[in-house]
Order: sequence, then structure tokens, then C-alpha cells
Amino acid sequence: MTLRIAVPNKGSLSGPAAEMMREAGYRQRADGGRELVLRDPDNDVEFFYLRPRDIAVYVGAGTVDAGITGRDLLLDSGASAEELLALGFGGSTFHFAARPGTAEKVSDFAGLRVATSYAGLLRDYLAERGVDASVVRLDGAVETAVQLGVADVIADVVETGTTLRQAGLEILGEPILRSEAVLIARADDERPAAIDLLLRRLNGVMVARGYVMMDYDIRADRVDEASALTPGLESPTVSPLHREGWVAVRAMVPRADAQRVMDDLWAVGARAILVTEILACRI
Ligand SMILES: Nc1ncnc2c1ncn2[C@@H]1O[C@H](COP(=O)(O)OP(=O)(O)OP(=O)(O)O)[C@@H](O)[C@H]1O
Ligand SMILES: O=P(O)(O)OC[C@H]1O[C@H](OP(=O)(O)OP(=O)(O)O)[C@H](O)[C@@H]1O
Ligand SMILES: [Mg+2]
Repeated sequence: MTLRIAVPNKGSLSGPAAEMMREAGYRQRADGGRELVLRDPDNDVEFFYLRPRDIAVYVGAGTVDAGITGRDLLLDSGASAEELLALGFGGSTFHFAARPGTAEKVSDFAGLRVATSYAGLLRDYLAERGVDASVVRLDGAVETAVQLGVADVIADVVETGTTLRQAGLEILGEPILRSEAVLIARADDERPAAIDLLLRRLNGVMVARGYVMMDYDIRADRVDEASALTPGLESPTVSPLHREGWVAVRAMVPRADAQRVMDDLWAVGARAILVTEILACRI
């Protein structure tokens, strides 16, 4: 049966989600494309381009099998969908903010009005902490709610903090949630094999993006020291070299650590240290 996958049609998740699907070998709309449905017969998949806020609802209802949305939107929806994989883009932090002096912490919110476009998420958060504040649900531009007198506090996505500053607001208390784009599927279902395949493909993209391949030569008597620096995902590959007493080592290394690991390898005597891209993988 054809797998139905929902992808954000607009907003900050839309471009990176399509790019990730493309990297995982799926057909996607051309850049700037406006189709709402796209068939990928080679992979037996049908893509539905939907508002990210609606994707968890469709997945929870079982009308699509899987989707990409934000963790915050998934939690806000209350849909019976679960996060299968965090995708490493669309990161955001959800904060309370208010004019200086309004309150110091969440427990001071009793009797206050909190404006947000994530009312479900916020109600759960306040209820878990036993805070009796009223939630004002807005569609966007939430920062203006205080100035316009409909709320005392806001709860919204903060990226650079520019919008908050312009509205004369300050972050208040601890972050409510750290979010990023996630792959979701219906909760408690026996997962179809086709979703496991999608999950493996996207996981392969995550690993290819996050790791590089490192090769180097080292004297055999120092291979344990060097291997400790490059443990790989399971264990490094060690092969004999024609040159007596030397071995070649190959291991995956987190991309962000590559330069530091090369310095440390050099210091223990490794030479001919090479870093190459991983184009795709199944781990
Ligand atoms: N700077 C940001 N502003 C809003 N949402 C962001 C931001 N960065 C990441 N996100 C994430 O994007 C998702 C919201 O996407 P959505 O398309 O609804 O809003 P958007 O990207 O602000 O687009 P728009 O408001 O223009 O429709 C959430 O998961 C949110 O955490
Ligand atoms: O901290 P900053 O870098 O200023 O970014 C955060 C702002 O960006 C988003 O708004 P968006 O532009 O998506 O408008 P919206 O509220 O209408 O969704 C978000 O809702 C905040 O308002
Ligand atoms: Mg927005």
C-alpha cells in the first residue's frame, strides 16, 4: 500500500523538510512549487503538503501515515501521534515573556492572562504546575498582545529576541520547551514496514550530515591510543599496511569534532589523516 507522508507546505520548516526528503531519495516539489499532493511512484509514496500545525492532527487521525512537523506543534495538538526521530533543523525555544516587573516566575502567574498561539501546550504546562492563569489564544504576532492590553504575559517562540525587545518585553523564567523538526507517526500502532524504511532513510541522512569518515596511518604499537580518540560508532576498522609495523585505521567521527580529533591523532603519531564526506548510509 502506498505510504502517505505529510510535509510542511509553508513556514520555516517547509524548505529544510523538502531538502531532507530529497536527500533521502524521495521526489519533492520543485523549489517554489505549489502542489499540495505529489506522487513518488518509484518509492511508492504520496506526499501531502500541509500546514505544519495540521500535520499532527492528520497523522493522529490516521489519514496520513507519517509526517514532519515541530515538536512544539505535535505537543500543542494533543493528537495521538508520537515522535520517531528528531531531524536537527527548525530549532526554536519557547519562552514566557512580559514587561519587566510583571512577574518573576511561573508560580506568580495566578490570575494573569497569558497570550500564545500554542494554547494546548501552554494549558498542559500550567496545569502540570498547578498555576491558575487564563490562556488567550492568538494566531500570531503574539508579542503585541501586552501593548494592546489583552494579556499580561506571552508565551512564544524566541529565536534572536528582536521581536521581544521591540515590544518592550523580557524573557521570564526557564524555557518552556526546546523544539525542532521531528518525524512523527501514529502512536501505539504496529508500525508498518514502510515507515521503518522511511525512518532508516532519514536516520541515514542525519548520520551523513552529522559525521565524516576519517582515515589515518599509525604505528601498530600506538593503535590503541589512537582508537580511543576515534572509537567510531561501534569500533574502528584496522587494516594492515605494507609498511612493517604500521596499520591503517578508518572510523566515523562527529563532523563538529573533526579538526580537534585530527590534532589529537597527530599528537599520538598518526599521519596521512584524511577526512571524507559520507554521502549516504544505513547504520
Ligand atoms: N523563528 C521562528 N519562528 C516561528 N517558528 C519557528 C521559528 N524557528 C523555528 N520554528 C518552528 O517552526 C514551526 C512553526 O512553523 P509555522 O510554519 O507554523 O510558523 P512560521 O515558520 O513562523 O511560519 P509563518 O508564521 O510565516 O506561517 C514550529 O515548530 C516552530 O518551533
Ligand atoms: O526572536 P525573533 O528572532 O524575533 O523571532 C521570534 C518571532 O518570530 C516568529 O514570528 P513570525 O515572524 O513567524 O510571525 P507570526 O507570529 O505571525 O507567526 C515568532 O512567532 C516570534 O514572533
Ligand atoms: Mg510564525
